[in-house]
Amino acid sequence: MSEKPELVPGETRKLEVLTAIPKNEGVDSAVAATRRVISALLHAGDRTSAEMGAVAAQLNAIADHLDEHNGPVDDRLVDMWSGEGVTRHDPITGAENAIAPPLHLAGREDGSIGGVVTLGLPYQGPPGHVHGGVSAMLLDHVLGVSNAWAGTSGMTARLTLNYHRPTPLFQELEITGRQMKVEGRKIWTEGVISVDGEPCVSAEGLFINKQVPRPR
Ligand SMILES: CCCCCCCCCCCCCCCC(=O)SCCNC(=O)CCNC(=O)[C@H](O)C(C)(C)COP(=O)(O)OP(=O)(O)OC[C@H]1O[C@@H](n2cnc3c(N)ncnc32)[C@H](O)[C@@H]1OP(=O)(O)O
Repeated sequence: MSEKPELVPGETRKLEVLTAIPKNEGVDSAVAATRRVISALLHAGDRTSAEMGAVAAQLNAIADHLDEHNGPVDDRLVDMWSGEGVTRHDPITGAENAIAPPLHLAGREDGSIGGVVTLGLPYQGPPGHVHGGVSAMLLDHVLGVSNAWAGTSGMTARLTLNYHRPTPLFQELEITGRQMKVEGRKIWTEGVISVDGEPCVSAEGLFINKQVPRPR
């Protein structure tokens, strides 16, 4: 195992936690509220009795307020990649990203990683089931974090998905990953999304040990 995320002073999480823990305050709390809004809007559709013109005006006022107070995006990019710990912005686990479910991942002593997540309407593909591209995104990330946990990371070069059965919305999904083999710069990693112990989607990834430089 190599680098593990650094503990923030005063934080009590264990080192095997591999994803950001929501702080339930500041931007994290606003993001959690936004997730509720995204879900509620999809639930609403055209049958809602809510006054959508007023809702849109309120939401635009919030976006205007945020835009007025935000600094340059280049500075934000630097900020996002400072430190050596877990990311807070990514679209799968990010406490600061409203499109992240979010999935929380933990490393296991046997070298694998895993987490559970329940997906709702924003992630729908076939009726009542998870979009295949969403499953691919989740698994790509889980394989990437599996590599970080194992100590040798890279960029996804090839991701092979097998969809075994439809993945249900509104049910707890277990997602696991494990680095299988490293040869030179090539890294092979596998993962699976299961429900009630039955595999729904499995993934095999080939990663190449190369990093995009961080913004400074
Ligand atoms: C401790 C815990 C902390 C936790 C903390 C977590 C931190 C947070 C984690 C974030 C986890 C994010 C996980 C998401 C991961 C992405 O989303 S990455 C983004 C998606 N991927 C990309 O954008 C990659 C785009 N592609 C590329 O940049 C380049 O093509 C690559 C993949 C880097 C390879 O390029 P290259 O370095 O020039 O390599 P190249 O010399 O062409 O090939 C090297 C070898 O690989 C082979 N190869 C290359 N591509 C392929 C391919 N597609 N198929 C088969 N073979 C291939 C070549 O044939 C060659 O083989 P040999 O001839 O050596 O036998």
